[in-house]
Formats: sequence, C-alpha cells, structure tokens
Amino acid sequence: MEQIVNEENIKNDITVTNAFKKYGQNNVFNGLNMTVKSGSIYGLLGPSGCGKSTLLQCILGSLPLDSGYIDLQAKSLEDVGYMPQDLCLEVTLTIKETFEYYGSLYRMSKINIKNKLDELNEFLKLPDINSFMNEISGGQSRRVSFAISLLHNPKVMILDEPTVGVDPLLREGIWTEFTKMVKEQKKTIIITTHYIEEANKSDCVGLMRNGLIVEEGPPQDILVKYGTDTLESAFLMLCCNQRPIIKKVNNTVQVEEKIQPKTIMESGNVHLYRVKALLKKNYRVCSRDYLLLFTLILLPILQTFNFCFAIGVPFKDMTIAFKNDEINFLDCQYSNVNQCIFDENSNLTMSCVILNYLSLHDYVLVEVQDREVSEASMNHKKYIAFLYFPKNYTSALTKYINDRQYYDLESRIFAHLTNENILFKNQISIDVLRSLNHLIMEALNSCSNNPISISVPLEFNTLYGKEVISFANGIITLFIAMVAFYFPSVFAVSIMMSEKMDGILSRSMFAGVNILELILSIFCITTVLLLLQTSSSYFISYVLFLNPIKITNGMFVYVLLLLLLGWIGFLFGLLTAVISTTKLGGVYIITGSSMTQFILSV
Ligand SMILES: Nc1ncnc2c1ncn2[C@@H]1O[C@H](COP(=O)(O)OP(=O)(O)OP(=O)(O)O)[C@@H](O)[C@H]1O
Repeated sequence: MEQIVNEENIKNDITVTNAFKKYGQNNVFNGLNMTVKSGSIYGLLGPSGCGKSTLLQCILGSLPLDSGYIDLQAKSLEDVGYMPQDLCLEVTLTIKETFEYYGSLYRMSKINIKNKLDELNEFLKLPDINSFMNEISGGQSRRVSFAISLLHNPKVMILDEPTVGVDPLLREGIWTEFTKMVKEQKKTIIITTHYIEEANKSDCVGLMRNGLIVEEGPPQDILVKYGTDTLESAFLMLCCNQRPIIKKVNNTVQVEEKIQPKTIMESGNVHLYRVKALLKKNYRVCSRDYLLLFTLILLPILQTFNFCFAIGVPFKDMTIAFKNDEINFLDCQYSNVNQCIFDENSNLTMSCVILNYLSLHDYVLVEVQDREVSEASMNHKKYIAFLYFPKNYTSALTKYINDRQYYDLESRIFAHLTNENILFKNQISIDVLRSLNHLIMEALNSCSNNPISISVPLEFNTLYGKEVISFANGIITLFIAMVAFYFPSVFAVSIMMSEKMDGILSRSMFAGVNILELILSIFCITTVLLLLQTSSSYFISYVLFLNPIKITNGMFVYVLLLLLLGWIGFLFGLLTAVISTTKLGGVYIITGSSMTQFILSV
C-alpha cells in the first residue's frame, strides 16, 4: 500500500503518449511512449537515424507530432535548457559575446552572466573566452554549446549528444556534475548519447528502435533482466529478440486522431530587451563579415561611380557628322539671326541655326564631304549621327511657312542616327527636335508674326523639371532607386538565410526569440544601411557628378519614398529567404529579378 502511494507521488516532467510522426513516407515514431521522471537523468539510446533528435525537438514543441500527446512540465522556455546536435551558434562571435547574447535573451544581468561564465568555464574547461567560435576546435565548440544550454540554470535540460568530442576525463566530470545537479537541485535531464556505457550513470535508460521505445528502465534492472554485464550486450540481445515485433509494428502503422501538444514556445509578443540583444548580436556579426560589408557599403559607392562615369552624366563631346550643301559652315558666322526670314535681303541660313544650336549643346560637329563615307563611319562608332542639309533648305522652308501649299520633300534635312546606343539615340533625337523648334523661333523672332503661333506646338520637359534635360539625368534617379531596393533585399536575404540555414534562428527561438523580434532587429540595421547607401549614391551623383536634380515635393518626401522603396526591398528579401533553400540561391533570385525590374523601368 505504501509503495503504491509513493509511486503516485512521483511526478513526471516529460510524458510522451502514443506518438506518431512521419517524414514523407518514413515513419519515425510508431506509437512511441516515454516517461521521464522529475529529478532524474534519462539516457535516450538508439542507433543513428532512429529519431532521437526528432523526439527531442517534438518534446520542445519545435516540431509537431502527427498524432499523440507530449506533456512537458515547464511553464516557460526559461525552465528548459536545450543543446542541439549541431552547433547552431554564430561563429563570428567570441565565446564571451555568445554568452552575453544568450544571457540577455534570458534577461540575466551582466554580472550574473559573468559569474555563470566563470563557473561553467571551470566546469567545462572552456578555451579563452575571447576566442572566436570559428577559431576553436569542434570539441571545444560543443562544450561552449553545452555551456550555453546550462547558462540560465534551467529546471529541465534536453541535451542532444553533449559528450561527443569530449575527452573521457571531462566526460566523467560532466556525468558527475549531472548527478550532482539532479541530487542537489532536483533537475531533470534527458540526454542522447552514442556512448552506451556512459548511460549506465542515468537513472533510467530508454532504447529507441523503429519508432518505439522498446525497453525502458533503470540500467541495473535491464542488466539483470537480460543477464548481461553491459548495456551494450543487453541492447544487442534485445534487438535480436525484437525483430519479429518490429515487423508487425511496421505493417500496422496507424495514425490516430491528432491531439494538440502543449507548447512552451513563446507567443508573438515583441520584447524590447530581446530586440536589443538581437540588434547587438547582428551588428557584431555584420561588422565582421567583410564580404557583406563590401557588398552593402563599398559596392553601392563603386557602382554609382561606375554608373556616373559611364552614362549617369549629361553626355558631352558626342560627335555629329554633317554635310551642308546650303552654306559652307565657316560662313555661318555671317548669318544674321536678327533679321526676319521673310525680308528680301535676309541672309539668315536655317542650317546654320540648327548647327549652332547643336554646337552650343556640347556636340562636336565634323563637316564631311561624302555622305556614304560618313554613314559608314557611323557603323564604326566614329560618329553618333549624320545630318544632311540640302542646297535649298532655307528657301524651301520659307516657302512652306509662307503658304504651306507645297513642300519639296527633297528639301528636308536628312538625319541618320546611331542605333548602337539607345541612350545616345534618344538624346540626339530630342536635341535635333529641340533645334528645329529653336530654328522656327529664331527665324520668326524678328518678324511681325507671333513666333509662338507658328512654332511646333510641343515643349520638351520631363517629369523631373526643366533642369533635368538629358535622359541620363533622369536615369540616375532610377539608379538610386535601384540601390535603395536591391541592397536591402540582398542584406535581408543574406542575414535571414544564415539564421535559417545554420540553425541560429531555431536556437534563439528556444531562448524565447520570436520571428517578429528578429525581423524588427534586421529592419533597424537595414534602415541604417539604406540611409548610408542612398545618401552616398545621392552625394556622388548630384554633388560630385553634378547631375541636376529637381525635388518637386521636398526633400522629406524624396527620402520617405526612398525609404519605402528600401523597405519593400527588405520585405522582398524576407520573402525570398522563405522560398529559397540556400543563401546563394536567394541572392540569385534577388539579382535576377532586380535586373529585370531595372531594365523594364528604363
Ligand atoms: N527534416 C527532415 N526531413 C526528412 N527526414 C528527416 C528530417 N530530419 C530527420 N529526418 C529523418 O528522420 C530520421 C530520424 O532522424 P534523427 O535526426 O531524429 O535521428 P537521430 O536518431 O537523432 O540520429 P543520430 O543519432 O545520427 O543523430 C532519419 O531517418 C532522418 O533521415
């Protein structure tokens, strides 16, 4: 009777009941049951790939069961310490910084973190705490990882192979410490290990095989039951005996009604102290990633210089070939623009007006004698345009303006524009049309007619105002917009993929971080980077390269629009990180789509 009462009083910290879980067609749990008593060490043993790590993650609530029930007696994540099988730590932080990060996630004070670090350092013989995680050995990294899971003094410890890569002496010390913790502090420890014999020191061992705990109990009881000296031979015997049963289980796998397990994972509430810890950690990580820094800070600057040197400035010294059968170009200086074109003694020559206009607008004019030769030279990129003025150009035009009855098509200007470069072609087309407009205004300026009523009813202007005269001036704005969109998306995808792929995010989540807090911390860094990137591009384009700018709605709206664009880029980066499976793949998606957007926007 007394024994029954005692058994009822024993509390279980972890209970797994009839758990089923599949990965695709692979049944990992086939109705698994497991009980971990409060204040005990549970050694979970089993062959590689049998599902031990999956079971631990299901217990923690980071993986869902297909059906079954898991009861973990923990009020919050702070009650639980988890050491994953992989490192899942930032390798560019020092050991001390790693402790600081996890300590602040658990709201520990600086002095508390330091004291705990000293204590764990002595216990686990950690390397110099100022060493970077990527400078220490695999075994040392695992000890740091183990120490992190003990940092906040949790009640329940879930440790996935904590003794791998640890020398036998230290392993002995770790088990002694486990026993002490369980006895003195009533902690509950569940541990997986490949060293079966070390599990002898557990209060209870469970052998997992083919989705079931096939044997569970104190090690001594198991040794007696199978009549062996070692756990290893006991489990060997058990595996041989279990074969027919496994076959039966495999054939009758059934997924029962799903029962939602209790979860200790944090809700979506944003806590400022965690955002601060993430900000500090991400700042440290980013400031040490020189390739990322180059991509995010130096590359936009270099690319803006590159762009401005290539096309982002008003075009200068473009060479136009012309053949003027109306007048010798040198005689154009005698052409009097202050006369009305209809005066009988007017010596105003229209071709001169056009050529002077182009010359004043930074074109280099080269007079040629042979039309065919100069057109052929355009194909060799010697000239970007060829203009031909026929002999009777001015008289035909005068007639046309006067009565509009007749115009000799042979009297038109012939223009052959380059097809090599769309920017040049656009610019010349606009400038030649402008010169014609200018021509008509000039021709009629001194006459009694109102020039506006006769001039081409068209005024060239762009969205950006009158100062922005060239196509290149407009395109630089687009380039800055691309900088604002592209680089934040690359940053977001890089940092999110590192968090996701290296398991850093899931480990931080076991310390309470939620996805919103992570996004918020990356968002803050992105905004600072965005301001740096766009202001440097702005400075280079508009101050150093003197591209005229017209900010129609004020600087505030301009900066706000750039910020909005950058934030959209940031969201696009996050979305890409969700669908992408590698960091490089994510960057490819961003680069490919941004290129298309940029070209389409031109
Ligand atoms: N994300 C996943 N997708 C598909 N299958 C998976 C996934 N994770 C694990 N598995 C499969 O589930 C099974 C159990 O894996 P798990 O990592 O839990 O085994 P384990 O017992 O911890 O192995 P080890 O002792 O080698 O660490 C394996 O067959 C593995 O291939």
